[in-house]
Amino acid sequence: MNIAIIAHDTKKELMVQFCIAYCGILSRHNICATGTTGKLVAEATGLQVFRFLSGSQGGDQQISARIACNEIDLLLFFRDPLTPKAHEPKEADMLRLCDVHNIPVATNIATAEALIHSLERGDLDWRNIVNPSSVK
Ligand SMILES: O=C(CO)COP(=O)(O)O
Repeated sequence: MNIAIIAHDTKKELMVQFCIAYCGILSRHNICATGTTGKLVAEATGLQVFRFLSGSQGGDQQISARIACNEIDLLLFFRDPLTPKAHEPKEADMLRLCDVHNIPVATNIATAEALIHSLERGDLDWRNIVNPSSVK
């Protein structure tokens, strides 16, 4: 599966801890991320992470483009709802595209926990049919 991870600044440490906890599962998939999130996760876990640009430089949009092509099978986007972001409309568009393509998405750690276990159980294997490039 192709998994995209993004975290707002105040949620980056949480994302790092999540990825450390589920490193074993994540290592069996293709991971991509926005620049800073990807750097922190790769350093902390040793996971291979394909890094797009930093979110503020267009990394969100690069991931959105892959979502629009139905090439992302799971999006983990730890959002901070309390701090307004300049590129917030772009983020709303990313979530819209997930709905267009029925891409499972977690915007907080509680949902991410549920989805990572779903992934491990094989509940998301149907994505291999709609996105043949998802097989690692
Ligand atoms: O800006 C982001 C989410 O909108 C995240 O980007 P970085 O991972 O590069 O900080």
